[in-house]
Amino acid sequence: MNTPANKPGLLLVNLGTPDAPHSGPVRRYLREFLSDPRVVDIHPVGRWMLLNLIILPTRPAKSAEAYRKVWMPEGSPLLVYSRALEVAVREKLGHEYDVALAMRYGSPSIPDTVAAMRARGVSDFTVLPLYPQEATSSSASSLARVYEVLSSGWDVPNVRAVPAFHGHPSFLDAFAQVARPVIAEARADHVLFSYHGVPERHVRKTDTSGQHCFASAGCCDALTDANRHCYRAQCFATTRGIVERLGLAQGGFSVSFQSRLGRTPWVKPYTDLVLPELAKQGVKRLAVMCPSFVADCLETLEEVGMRAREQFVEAGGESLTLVPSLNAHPAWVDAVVRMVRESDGAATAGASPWRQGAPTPSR
Ligand SMILES: C=CC1=C(C)c2cc3[nH]c(cc4nc(cc5[nH]c(cc1n2)c(C)c5CCC(=O)O)C(CCC(=O)O)=C4C)c(C)c3C=C
Ligand SMILES: [Fe+2]
Ligand SMILES: [Fe+2]
Repeated sequence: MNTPANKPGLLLVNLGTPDAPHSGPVRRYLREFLSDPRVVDIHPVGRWMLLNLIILPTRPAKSAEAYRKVWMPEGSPLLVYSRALEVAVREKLGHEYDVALAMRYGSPSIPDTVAAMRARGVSDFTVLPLYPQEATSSSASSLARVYEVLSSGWDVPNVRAVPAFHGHPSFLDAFAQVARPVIAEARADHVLFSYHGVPERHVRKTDTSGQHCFASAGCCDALTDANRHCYRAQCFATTRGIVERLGLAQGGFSVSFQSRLGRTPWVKPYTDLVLPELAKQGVKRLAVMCPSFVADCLETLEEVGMRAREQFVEAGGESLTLVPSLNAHPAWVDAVVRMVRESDGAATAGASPWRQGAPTPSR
């Protein structure tokens, strides 16, 4: 065992993925995911009916087919790339932290991973939810589950969470570093920033003032005290940070939200409506970045890299190039190390100036 007792733990948490690209494992995964009241936030009876009568009879087979198109010899891309990040972070921080990866849904599960860490003597935890922007259905759900598991015994360990990093300079630098050569090689004439969508209802719930989100057309254009937990505003802040680093001109980029599910309104504009609109406006070579994910997964590789590409070309575009995610890129590994050190106070005082008193951190 290379992990002596009493090292603090660093728990990296991502969303999760099925164990295999077949209906059975996908059904198990979707059942766990969509039973979460932070994901489908409706009355439990309505959720049960939606899940068992509408989603689970048909979606697993369709999703499994999509998963098969991107499945890697080593497994699901989300897990393969998250594991690669875990290994790379352990190489850098393993002498200080017991580093482990858990998934909110599926495996490696949060309870199993935490139990193994505790068995190795970990009694202090730093948790890094691997989502740049805060959402009820991703970071909040992951943290709530970690807290629930860690507080279930008699002795409750110390826990610290690394804050959402939507405007962290090292995260933005890493994405710009990955994107720059890809955009150049594609000779892209436009860059689309496509973020995972969430229901508008979820964003409203994080608006503690009750008066900000969706109150005006530009309510997400700046990140202020009033909307600092707004997922959509955080996505715009990430976009500004990357746009500035890439030197993109106004009009040379757009923002949209993908992967919507169900009939209720999700945050807009929708990626599948923006794509034909861009083609209609004369965009020929489109590059798409997906900075709500730090690892390539079904939503980047299949939804954007395959389906969106087809849609864009059918609408008159020439090419759509997916910018790869951060995966285990060295600049991203360094960013993770920096964010962990900052949040644990190991860095010098004032190590997170982008958070302090800056209304729009990415600017
Ligand atoms: C970026 C963070 C994510 C948020 C926020 C999020 C919200 C959200 N998602 C669904 C429904 C589905 N998402 C699915 C896949 C999926 N979602 C994320 C991340 C976020 N989701 C990732 C990383 C993935 C890919 C997982 C993988 O295995 O590669 C799926 C499953 C696939 C499918 O059947 O299409 C569903 C369903 C909702 C309803 C939601 C907010 C309420
Ligand atoms: Fe999702
Ligand atoms: Fe908002």
